[in-house]
Amino acid sequence: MHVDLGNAVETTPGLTDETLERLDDRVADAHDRIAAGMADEEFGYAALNLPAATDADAIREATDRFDRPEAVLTVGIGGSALGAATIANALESDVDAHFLDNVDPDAVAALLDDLPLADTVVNVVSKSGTTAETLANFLVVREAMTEAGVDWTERTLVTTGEEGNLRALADAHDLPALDVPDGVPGRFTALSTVGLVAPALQGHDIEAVLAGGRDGMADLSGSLFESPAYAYGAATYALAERGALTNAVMPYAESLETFAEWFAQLWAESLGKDGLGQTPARALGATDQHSQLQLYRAGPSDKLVSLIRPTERAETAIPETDLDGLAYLGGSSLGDLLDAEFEATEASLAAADVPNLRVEIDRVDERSLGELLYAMEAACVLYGELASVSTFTQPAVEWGKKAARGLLGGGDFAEADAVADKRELRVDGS
Ligand SMILES: O=P(O)(O)OC[C@H]1O[C@](O)(CO)[C@@H](O)[C@@H]1O
Repeated sequence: MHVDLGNAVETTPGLTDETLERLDDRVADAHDRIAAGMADEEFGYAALNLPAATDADAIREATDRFDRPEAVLTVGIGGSALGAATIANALESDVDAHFLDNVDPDAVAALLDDLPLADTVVNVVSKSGTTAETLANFLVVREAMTEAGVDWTERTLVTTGEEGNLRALADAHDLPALDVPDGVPGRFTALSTVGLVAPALQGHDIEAVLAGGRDGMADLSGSLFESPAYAYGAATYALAERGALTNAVMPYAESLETFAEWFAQLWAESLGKDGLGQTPARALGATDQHSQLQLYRAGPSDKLVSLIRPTERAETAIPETDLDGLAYLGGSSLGDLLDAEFEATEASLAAADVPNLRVEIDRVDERSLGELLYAMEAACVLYGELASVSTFTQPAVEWGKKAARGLLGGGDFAEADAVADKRELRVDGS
């Protein structure tokens, strides 16, 4: 993997060579802090040990109990789903991976109607074991399996914390149960049991994913000029400090679209603290050149664009054509066209003085995915150190959880009472 900062220097907002040199001194100090946290397995920093700490054999031992299924259904939300979904959705497999990470009744019903429940493994993931959406979906899935005459205890494994509802369920029904790593917030668990069970059930090489994470670990150093992860983290931080409060993450590969969704949770939930943060916008190249690019290039000078691509792609030839004005496409390939669009968009942003960062991985395979996930986690931790925010907590999400629980009679919460105080200003349609 490599990162190119060239298009963020002398832009608006922008960095200078002097900025980066001064920042490098702070990166060295931040790296020392991060390295100490990793060595002591401190809460949060322990995430950056996962490529070496995760026991792939334990994952295999739990998943090998199941014959190769037709489908894997992961029931989880946020970090308990997005890491696995990033890997599963990026790679080809003849085992379909599905993710229930929302409680939309139409979507849940449609999925359960489609799933071959007798040949589906249900992978329930929750660090806390109390997340309403995950537990509600599990109860609905279990009911559907029972009604279909499927013994759910034979088709279910769980990944959860040491205590809580899911641990109790696994104990009561002797379900295969894996541990969520201690001291790691959910959004940082992609390179652990949480992110690797579904890919393992699909037959992917989870050991290669972890090897890619270790490649990322090896690249951490005391200088942003030697570490792609720290280069990205330092540049995004410094650009935010100069007004780039939106980071539009735009992978030029359909296989990395879910990665942008995973990145959005990592960046928003880690760095959105104390009135600070950088809003992750999800985009996709080349598609969003025909939509959001107008805003990125000609809107307010308050954003940066992260352009991500694999340097190796599949090739699909574009047939020769005599269509007026389109003959230039013939004999080329879709990969060449996508790469030309990537480089054109990069230059288009630079010409408009919009800061953009290039992130390139070798190809979309297990090892490169592991390296990319790790690098962005390390970049996020570095940004949090430089911004002096509490990277590993997410207190702001608790208010809404309590309000929703109170509205459903799950307890007496002032937050639920506040819902009734909503100010009305209705404008009714015909
Ligand atoms: O794994 P759990 O405990 O169900 O939490 C799921 C997600 O919900 C959050 O706790 C936020 O509510 C995320 O940080 C986490 O990834």
